[in-house]
Amino acid sequence: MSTKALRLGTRRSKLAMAQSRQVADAVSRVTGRPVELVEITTYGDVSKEALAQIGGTGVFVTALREALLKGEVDFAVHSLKDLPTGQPDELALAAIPEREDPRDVIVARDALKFTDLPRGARIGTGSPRRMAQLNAYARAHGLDIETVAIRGNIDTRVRFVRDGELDAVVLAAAGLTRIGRIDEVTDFLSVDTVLPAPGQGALAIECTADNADLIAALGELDDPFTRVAVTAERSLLAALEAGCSAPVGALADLLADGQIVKEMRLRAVVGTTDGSRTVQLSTTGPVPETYDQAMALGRELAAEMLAQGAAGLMGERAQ
Ligand SMILES: NCc1[nH]cc(CCC(=O)O)c1CC(=O)O
Repeated sequence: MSTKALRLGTRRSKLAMAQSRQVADAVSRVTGRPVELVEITTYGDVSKEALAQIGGTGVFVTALREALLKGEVDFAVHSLKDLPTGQPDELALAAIPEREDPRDVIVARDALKFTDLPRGARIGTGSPRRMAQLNAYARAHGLDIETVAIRGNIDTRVRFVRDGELDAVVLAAAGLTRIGRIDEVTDFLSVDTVLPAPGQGALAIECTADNADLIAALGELDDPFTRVAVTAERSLLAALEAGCSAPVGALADLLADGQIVKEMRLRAVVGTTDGSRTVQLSTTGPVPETYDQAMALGRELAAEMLAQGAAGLMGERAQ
């Protein structure tokens, strides 16, 4: 195989650069080839509009994919949760490495936990999914919080708290870990309280579908269980006809008896952003043996959620 450098297309954000560097090192290790980073600006990086208003999914992804298809780069790394569910035929998800902690976390002033936030506390998040679940929890437990729509990169969002504009912000644990700021978390939210976005905490390594050698080489970094889990989560998302900015949480995990993995559980929630109405369901069964089985599990749970009125909740925006 060639010893020429592989070109990795990446966004310029601190998070994208951090995860691209980590993957670059791993790819160098398995291919024996140097990897060079090629920086690409995406519409999601320059737009000032709220992500939910831009509407179309994959705003962070399009420019990277164009660079792949034009042959300007050999592969790209995406946060899987930002990747639209319909996979284009010309592109291959060559690897989904082992997932990081999928949970959402709070960074709050004065080391506060979510449930210790004082009455009227203002919590920043741009995610309808996080708003829906935090507000639903608050309603059920008599907490008086206000979710405030914000956007910006991780550093910007944490600054809202440091500057005293907000009492707390909600972020993904995985992103904070990757940029080296996980120590600033004041509360890890249980997935019983807030289900993460489908695919949260996982990365996707993508290249063109015609590059069989590269697909095989990158495939060394694939973690089959992570792929099974996120396949079920993303199949559910697709069957709900929802995108990465929809108020949909989903998580597939393994249930083990001691060391022996017994079953896979898939949990999912859809809700109005004000938390007044949610549909939350769970299904548990044998660990899927094929990706088709994982997809079927996601589709089945989505069908049950739709039967309980999920579609009506996703269309609504509380503000
Ligand atoms: N929506 C932006 C985004 N896309 C991926 C991550 C990091 C976590 C991950 O890889 O799942 C984040 C930041 C966040 O949600 O806090």
